[in-house]
Amino acid sequence: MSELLSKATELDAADPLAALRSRFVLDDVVYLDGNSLGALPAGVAERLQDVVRREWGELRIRSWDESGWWTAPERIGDRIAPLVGAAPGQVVVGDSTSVNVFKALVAAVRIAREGDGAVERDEILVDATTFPTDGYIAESAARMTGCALRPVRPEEVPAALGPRTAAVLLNHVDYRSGRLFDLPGLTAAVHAVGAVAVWDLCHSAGALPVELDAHGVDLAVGCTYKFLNGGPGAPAYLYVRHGLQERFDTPLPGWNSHVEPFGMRPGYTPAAGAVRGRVGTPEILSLLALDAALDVWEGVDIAAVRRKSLALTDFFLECVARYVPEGAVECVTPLAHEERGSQIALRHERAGEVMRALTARGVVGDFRHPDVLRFGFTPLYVGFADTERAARTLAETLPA
Ligand SMILES: Cc1ncc(COP(=O)(O)O)c(C=O)c1O
Ligand SMILES: Nc1c(O)cccc1C(=O)C[C@H](N)C(=O)O
Repeated sequence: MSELLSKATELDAADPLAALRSRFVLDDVVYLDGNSLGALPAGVAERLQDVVRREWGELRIRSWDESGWWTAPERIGDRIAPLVGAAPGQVVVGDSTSVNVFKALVAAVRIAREGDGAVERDEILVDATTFPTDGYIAESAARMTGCALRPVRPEEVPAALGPRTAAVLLNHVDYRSGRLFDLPGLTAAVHAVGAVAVWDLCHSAGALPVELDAHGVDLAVGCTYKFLNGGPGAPAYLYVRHGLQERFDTPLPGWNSHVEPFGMRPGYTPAAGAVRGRVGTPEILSLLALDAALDVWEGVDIAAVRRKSLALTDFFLECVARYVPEGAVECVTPLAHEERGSQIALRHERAGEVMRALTARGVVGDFRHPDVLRFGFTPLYVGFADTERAARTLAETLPA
């Protein structure tokens, strides 16, 4: 047995989270794409069977009340809340991340302008390297609110902030490089100029502590199909901190966020609390699949998840350094722990081809245009032997 393989075996034996893997449906593939689509938690299929056959099939319309369908967006939001460091009543689940970015960003501009009417706030800052949907939505939100959109790199945000800044949309972890940004520091800088911060947590929630309440984050959004394992197309979530909920003026005031949805009133009066972030009828099937998926977090400490995530990514880098010839790939993920999310991104000019070959050999990561090999590490089900195998297979797969 190679030295790294025996090290992996020791690390797996000492891993306090190792048993969590049995909470998922997995095979012998090394699955390093949980930062795109999380694996299937074991209880989801059975729960969905029951939802479809009994709640829908037998109870039909009664399930809106009797099965708790109507309040599921807030109830499941409260299950996500502890994973992102939020007290209850601030997270609601529904719609896609893109739609929630739109709600949050337009509402952020409205809040910022209402705060100090004397100041003309007409600029939105957006992460220039963001996942494209956030940039597209920000461009439209800027046009709709009469703001200019200014794309800046996250590290340039403090210098770019000023009295005209209304809102800032940032990613906690960059989807391509896996770089973790300073959420507390950047949020404080945004607040110092009286602007509102919106964070996209897609690549951090479920992989590392987020602590939204502790850091005074205003608004946040995230998907649930990556590290939260909610399944393909699972609904996203929106966090609005308690102190801003009264002022959260949604640009999508659908009937589900009305104070009295079944009053069928012609005029809109928003409900209080997180419900204000809802729009239309909840996506019950995918919402309840997510509900079942969240059972895997029972008794799991997010700080332990972070410790394992860093240990896995450190070990992967160690194995890559040992197995892959020097200079064959370039790591674009920061080495410093405080700047690293839960993925390693390696640059290679034929990355697309390499990832196809790796996948064919049972190591699944993904390729991001134009030259990035992405390896996502989900601590709940990825182990150290998987990690060693991934690096060894990569070395065997790379073109000479
Ligand atoms: C940072 C980030 N934001 C948003 C999205 C996607 O948004 P949506 O859930 O609307 O597809 C992704 C990935 O798909 C992402 O990585
Ligand atoms: N949301 C996705 C989808 O519907 C299909 C394929 C991939 C995705 C993704 O999540 C991509 C992902 N956000 C990324 O970081 O690249």
